[in-house]
Amino acid sequence: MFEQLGLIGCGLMGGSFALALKKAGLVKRVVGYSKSPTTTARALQMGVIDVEAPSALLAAAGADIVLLAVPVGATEATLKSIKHLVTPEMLIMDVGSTKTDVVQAARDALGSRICSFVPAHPNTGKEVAGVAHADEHLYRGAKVILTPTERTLTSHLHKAEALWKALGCDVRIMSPETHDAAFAAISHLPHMLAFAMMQSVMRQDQADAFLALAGPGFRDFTRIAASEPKMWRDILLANKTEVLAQTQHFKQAMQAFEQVLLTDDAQALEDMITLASAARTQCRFNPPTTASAA
Ligand SMILES: NC(=O)c1ccc[n+]([C@@H]2O[C@H](COP(=O)([O-])OP(=O)(O)OC[C@H]3O[C@@H](n4cnc5c(N)ncnc54)[C@H](O)[C@@H]3O)[C@@H](O)[C@H]2O)c1
Ligand SMILES: O=C(O)C(=O)C[C@]1(C(=O)O)C=C[C@@H](O)C=C1
Repeated sequence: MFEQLGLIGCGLMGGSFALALKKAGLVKRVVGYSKSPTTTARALQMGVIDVEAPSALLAAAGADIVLLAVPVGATEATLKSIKHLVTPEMLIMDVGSTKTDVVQAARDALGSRICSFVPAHPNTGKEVAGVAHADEHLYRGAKVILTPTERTLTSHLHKAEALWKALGCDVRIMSPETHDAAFAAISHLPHMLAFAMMQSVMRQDQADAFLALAGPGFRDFTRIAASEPKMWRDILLANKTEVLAQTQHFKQAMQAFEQVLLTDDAQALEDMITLASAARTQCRFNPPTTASAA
């Protein structure tokens, strides 16, 4: 049980975390700061936070747990702005989608106070941003990846693990590099493909006519193209090396498909689809969230 959560970034992920903690009876009070005052006002009105703070520093003041839920590019500046208040007793986590850059930002910003920091990435979310979409059930059943730094206190790592488990999450621990390599393949490249897919249609003269005919396949494939631009700008830049490695794998796969079409090789085409179809059929996913199912 925590006394006070200092929430920095009261959007979809931060707001959902505060609601989930409250629902589970794991926190007494939430003090929130977001860049835009309209966000904190809305968060207060929704009962996501109990008190609005005028700065990140004042959101962290007096907290025994602090959550950063801001775009990953804002991590270093945010940690620097709260550094003076960080004590060894305070548990600090983030929810950023990339981890190597976040860990480096924490080293640069916190110095020896990094012992309080447990980098975290809950693998759940929605294509819609903002506190209005916060959902107390968002984290239930989600995989949460923790990438402790070399100086993270073991007691904090255990506390973080217990907390995410209490929210119904399946916790995994790995290095930031292993995390970023995997997420480039299963999250970051898929988002870039969805953005590129939309662009490739939009560039055509008949784009509107084509899109007017779109059905469930196109809807499912491109749902994530509606995601928040600044968040994804930061993710793709932060994990550029691994994302570019994945684009090479993807290009090879596309070239193989182009080749069998060019040569009318029906058997090879069927074999390639069979492999992909079988692999996708074996994947096990959590049920979609409300917005994602729309
Ligand atoms: N959306 C997802 O599906 C998802 C899933 C997992 C992790 N994440 C990660 O969670 C983090 C937050 O994403 P989100 O979906 O909640 O976005 P969001 O846009 O809903 O919320 C982000 C909030 O942070 C605020 N903010 C931005 N810069 C700030 C700063 N410098 N200081 C204080 N507040 C600032 C914004 O005003 C906004 O309220 C990102 O790092 C993202 O990579 C997102
Ligand atoms: O459901 C969505 O809309 C998401 O994109 C969620 C999603 C993903 O699966 O890639 C997006 C970013 C994350 O860091 C974690 C989860």
